[in-house]
Amino acid sequence: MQPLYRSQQTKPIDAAAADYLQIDSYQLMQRAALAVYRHLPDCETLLVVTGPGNNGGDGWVLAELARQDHKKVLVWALQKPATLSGDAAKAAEDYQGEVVYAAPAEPDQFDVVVDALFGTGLSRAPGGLYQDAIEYINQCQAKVLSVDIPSGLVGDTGVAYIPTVQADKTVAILNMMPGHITADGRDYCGELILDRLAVPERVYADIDPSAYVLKQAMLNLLKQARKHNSHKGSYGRLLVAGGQHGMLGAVLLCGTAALVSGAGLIQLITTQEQAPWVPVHRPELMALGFTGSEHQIHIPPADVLILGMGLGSSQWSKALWQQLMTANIPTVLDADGLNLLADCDEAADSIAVMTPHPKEAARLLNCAVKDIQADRIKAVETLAKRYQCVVVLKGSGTIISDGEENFICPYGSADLATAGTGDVLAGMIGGLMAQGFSALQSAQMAVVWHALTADHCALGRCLTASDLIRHLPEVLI
Ligand SMILES: NC(=O)C1=CN([C@@H]2O[C@H](COP(=O)(O)OP(=O)(O)OC[C@H]3O[C@@H](n4cnc5c(N)ncnc54)[C@H](O)[C@@H]3O)[C@@H](O)[C@H]2O)[C@@H](O)CC1
Ligand SMILES: [K+]
Repeated sequence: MQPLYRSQQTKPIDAAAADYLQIDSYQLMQRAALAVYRHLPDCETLLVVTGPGNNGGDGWVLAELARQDHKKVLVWALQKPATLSGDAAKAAEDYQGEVVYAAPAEPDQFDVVVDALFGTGLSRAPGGLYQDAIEYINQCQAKVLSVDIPSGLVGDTGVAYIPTVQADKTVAILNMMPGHITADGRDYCGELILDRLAVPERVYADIDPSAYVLKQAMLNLLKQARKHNSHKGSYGRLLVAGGQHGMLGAVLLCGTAALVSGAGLIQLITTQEQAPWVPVHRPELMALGFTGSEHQIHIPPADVLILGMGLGSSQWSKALWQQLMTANIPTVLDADGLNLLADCDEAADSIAVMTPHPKEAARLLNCAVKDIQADRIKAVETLAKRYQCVVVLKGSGTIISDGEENFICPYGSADLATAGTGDVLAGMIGGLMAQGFSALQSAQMAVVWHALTADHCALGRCLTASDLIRHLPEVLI
């Protein structure tokens, strides 16, 4: 799996790469600039906007390459060459073309704008001249190519400061960062290309990544899963509990998704009144009614429990939650199941996977949603360590952590931002666990499968949860 590194890990990566290639840091900068230049869209005229560090240095080198390639090139330097240091100073010195120190008039004279303001060294929100430059770039009609990362986007977290360069294409050099694909990352990078400068991954073997990118190939495990000589009992017994009065749809979606994901026997637990309606909607699902706090539920044997979808927070909800959480069944905890967990101090040993969205994660960690989104990796890791389980933090660039390693999903779209898609995901995870996949594998496969189904449909508008379930099998063909 493709590793993702934080900014503090990029210096050792650069050093290891230079060492492997047997070149110095300036030659590495030249190779980086050449790699980015090769991905430049077709153009005659280009503006290269350079900042104070080595990202700007890449820009200066690229500008000289373009000049030698007979392009009409202009550098807009936010920092005068005399005030630059190290490789960036040398790159500016080597550039033989035209330079300006203020915004060029007529922004529409350029075919392409190269954003070389900030890379991994961005340490605060761009203000003053830098803010003006980013706003200028964003107003240009030209195609925008960002060197390494769009300026204003924080590589470690994917938080986009206001303003951030809105790139059409981003060429990441040597390594990718979590911020390229989680939180705001995918909204700003445009087409994302990684150029490793011909340095093999093993060169960084000693450097611990912050996360890994999940791959479509994970789903191959699913294609091999079923043996001829098997029966429904081979694929596990699953309980799906939730759906307080008026919320039957949540458990139906979850149970149906588990069914389509291949689980053997599925029983829904909902209110006494709603239980008879379950097989009417989906004959393959069995149902059990729970009347309330006085009712000691007879819990059927189960390999996995999925708890929380539409569960609510009433006395009925709490009583059901309490009985099931102490039943010692490996549990996928979702939605209101997580909110009830946030309200109690009890240990919850049976949780195998939890699937919070940022608001639920914020309740569990007793902080604000913006604190979760400010560092999604840290949030998911903290939860995984605290609850000793696999955590799936939903949102753009869903992150999965088992407390040891983190995995980010690069697929999916805002088409999934609609009611019930979370219930479907929980169902898929539980459905896979019931078939014997580990909690981590199930979370990884379900997240990828769920996201790829949205990409497969590519509606560009909301994909309803029921349609999502219907299209799931098409992705496995
Ligand atoms: N080190 C190397 O060997 C290589 C580095 N490369 C490039 O170098 C980049 C990293 O270079 P740097 O570490 O110099 O970092 P940057 O070029 O991202 O910028 C760091 C500089 O910007 C300043 N700064 C940060 N945030 C600011 C803000 N909001 N407003 C104003 N100034 C701000 C910092 O004080 C520092 O001077 C990479 O992203 C990549 O583009 C490539 O050339 C490949 C080789
Ligand atoms: K940049």
